[in-house]
Amino acid sequence: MAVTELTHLETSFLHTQLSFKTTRLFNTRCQVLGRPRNANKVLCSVSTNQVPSTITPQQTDSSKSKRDCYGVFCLTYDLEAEEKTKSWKSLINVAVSGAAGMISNHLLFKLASGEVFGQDQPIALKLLGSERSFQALEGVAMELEDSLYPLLREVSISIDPYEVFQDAEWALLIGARPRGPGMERADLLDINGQIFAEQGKALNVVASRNVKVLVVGNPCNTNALICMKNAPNIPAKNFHALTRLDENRAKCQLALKAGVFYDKVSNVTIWGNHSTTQVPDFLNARINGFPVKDVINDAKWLEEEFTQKVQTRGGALIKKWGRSSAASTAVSIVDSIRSLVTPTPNGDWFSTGVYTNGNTYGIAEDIVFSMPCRSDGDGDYELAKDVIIDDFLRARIKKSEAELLAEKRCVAHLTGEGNAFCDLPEDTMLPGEQ
Ligand SMILES: NC(=O)C1=CN([C@@H]2O[C@H](COP(=O)(O)OP(=O)(O)OC[C@H]3O[C@@H](n4cnc5c(N)ncnc54)[C@H](OP(=O)(O)O)[C@@H]3O)[C@@H](O)[C@H]2O)C=CC1
Ligand SMILES: O=C([O-])CC(=O)C(=O)O
Repeated sequence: MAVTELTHLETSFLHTQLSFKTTRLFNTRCQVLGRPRNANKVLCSVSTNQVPSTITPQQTDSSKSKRDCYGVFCLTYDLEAEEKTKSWKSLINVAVSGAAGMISNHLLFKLASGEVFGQDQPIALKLLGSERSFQALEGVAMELEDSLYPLLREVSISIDPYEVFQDAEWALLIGARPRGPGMERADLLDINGQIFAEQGKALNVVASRNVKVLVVGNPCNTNALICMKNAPNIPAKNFHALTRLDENRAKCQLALKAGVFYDKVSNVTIWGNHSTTQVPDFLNARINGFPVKDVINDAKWLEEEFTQKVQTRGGALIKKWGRSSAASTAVSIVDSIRSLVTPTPNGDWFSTGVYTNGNTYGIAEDIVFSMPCRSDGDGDYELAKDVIIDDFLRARIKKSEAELLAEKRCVAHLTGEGNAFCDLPEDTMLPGEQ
């Protein structure tokens, strides 16, 4: 697939009629794009191994142009003339992989609606799929256009990460192969690791130098590490593994047990891996500003039931639903991004899997580990201070750390650190596996 951008001059005739000279070989999708304070552009995407045809203005035959374009994205209008858009920020590029999957089916519409980046933030969605999912991706694009989101200025689809990640300011890496029946975890690490190594290389070459990368596809911590190691030109700090769903799950359980609404629960940390070794921290968590242990006077529940419930919530949901968490995962991706683009409330923090490089908690260096973070709202973060770690918490954290170190040894061939040696703990599982 190819993507071509044309300048305003080349496309100005589109104000009235536009058609594309296509041959039967070409399946061209074009969208006319308007950027605030920028030239209008047309973006043409052509299915795999095809090249864009030349564009010739025609006075008639609008039915053909309509068929070849995605509805509203085929129309153009002068953004400069629109009062409302004058206060908008510059367009940002948001790349999403696994865009035809279940999580993306919820997430993309949240991104396009403005609920993630704000009601003054126009966005371009760059959707990464595969030959397998290309038709479905076209369907996704059609649903996006039918949703009439004013802030959604561009939609493009491709199976080439070098195209999709071009100038990306955010890369939300969701696509990954699910662990099938009988598949060893080591095989899953290798198969998905290769996807994330390739995507890391592509980000390294074409993405914005300050791109923020959120890895969702499992096993997300180690996939994030692989991606990061293959993108040495991008700050290691910019890579995240999604553990916000786990934090949200923990908040929900604490709120239910205490009989309070979830907004009274704060300072919840998920430590470690997004797996069944993850550690939901009830030592530092607070309810109505008080330590959880002072509000929930049930140590056995906290140490056993609560922890286990959060660790295996994904699997419990699969048993009910027959498929893994998609809507709540999309919500947690939104939460995770919003936590980086809005200042963290005083005294609180949020969990995200980040690269361990000089942490003060005594976590092993050079892995992606979920920890408590705070942000000024500029997309960056710092590790939270004033966190207590007692022997009980430390022992649990060590188990998740050991698992991540083992995963790292398993993918050494993908991180440029020599030969892989896989000695994963037997009981290691994703939250969705049981
Ligand atoms: N971190 C977290 O908290 C959570 C993570 N997850 C993980 O998110 C990922 C996506 O979940 P979800 O959207 O529900 O999954 P889906 O199965 O609906 O979509 C996954 C997408 O991954 C892509 N994919 C890439 N490579 C392969 C491959 N080799 N085989 C099959 N599909 C592939 C497919 O798209 P295409 O064909 O376009 O490549 C597919 O559309 C999973 O890895 C899941 O485990 C899920 C919930 C929570
Ligand atoms: O295991 C899965 O694919 C689903 C998952 O991560 C979760 O529900 O937390």
